[in-house]
Amino acid sequence: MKIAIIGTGNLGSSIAKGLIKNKSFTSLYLSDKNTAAVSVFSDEDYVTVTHDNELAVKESDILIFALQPRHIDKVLQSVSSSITSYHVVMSVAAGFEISRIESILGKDKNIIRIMPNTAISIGKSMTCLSANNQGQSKIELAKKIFNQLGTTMVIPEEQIQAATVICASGIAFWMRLVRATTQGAIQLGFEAEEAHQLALQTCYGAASLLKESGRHPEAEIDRVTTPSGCTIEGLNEMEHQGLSSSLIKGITASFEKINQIKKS
Ligand SMILES: NC(=O)C1=CN([C@@H]2O[C@H](COP(=O)(O)OP(=O)(O)OC[C@H]3O[C@@H](n4cnc5c(N)ncnc54)[C@H](OP(=O)(O)O)[C@@H]3O)[C@@H](O)[C@H]2O)C=CC1
Ligand SMILES: O=C(O)[C@@H]1CCC=N1
Repeated sequence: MKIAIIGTGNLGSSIAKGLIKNKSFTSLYLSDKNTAAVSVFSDEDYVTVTHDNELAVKESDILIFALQPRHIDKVLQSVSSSITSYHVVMSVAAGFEISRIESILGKDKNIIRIMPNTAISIGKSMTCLSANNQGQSKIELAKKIFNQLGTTMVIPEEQIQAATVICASGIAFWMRLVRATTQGAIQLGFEAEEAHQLALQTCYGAASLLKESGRHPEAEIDRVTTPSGCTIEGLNEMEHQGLSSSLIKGITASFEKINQIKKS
């Protein structure tokens, strides 16, 4: 597994962290205009930090392009002559379709859109994958890589935009809910640090309960809501104020925005 990450900003450096933690490569090239976020990894075994995208491509088999949508065209064009049909080309760019990558590199290249989230740095990503025709035979390899860094789901490309909102942006949505809970706890008299710890462990417990029990959220909610108790009082007030509705509206606004990025 000779892997290169081209673009080592927020997401690229998170993928690098996860891979290095897991030691799941034979060599890892980390290439960026500005390598500040990954210079700390330059002393790691088999890791090369470079400004030379072309070198990273030539020395690797699996190429992960973690660039912003406005940069990826130019970078793909600049290295296209070095990309062969042996490479597996992966892109995380939101809204940047496989057909656009094929138009630069050719349909004969193995191309996989991957949509992880920043929890990949700690091996807890939800990563969605979708390959072009040529890349179908490489999807198991991609699953193998990203299953070590969390969980994977192979989906049709038409659903990648929705998966971006739910899983990649979703990390930010959940973080905001944790922050709001923390603010509530401070209002009830806890110190900020205590409030954060209470909110975080409760959120972790809720996610773990659902994951481990396999039960529906409402089934778990029923176990908490004592009749005439404080939980149902709080939940009902939250719904009167539009909690579920605002989450759904936020998700659909995010989806509309990603579809605009796709067209630009
Ligand atoms: N952040 C996230 O949680 C997620 C992001 N994504 C997608 O991942 C992509 C990257 O996002 P993110 O990591 O947040 O963005 P960042 O801007 O943090 O990272 C992109 C990196 O690419 C570098 N870069 C720009 N031009 C070049 C070049 N010519 N050669 C090499 N490197 C270059 C940038 O350098 P410089 O800053 O100097 O321009 C920057 O370090 C986006 O397409 C986004 O849609 C998808 C899922 C989640
Ligand atoms: O906000 C964005 O556009 C990117 C895609 C998902 C997470 N970050």
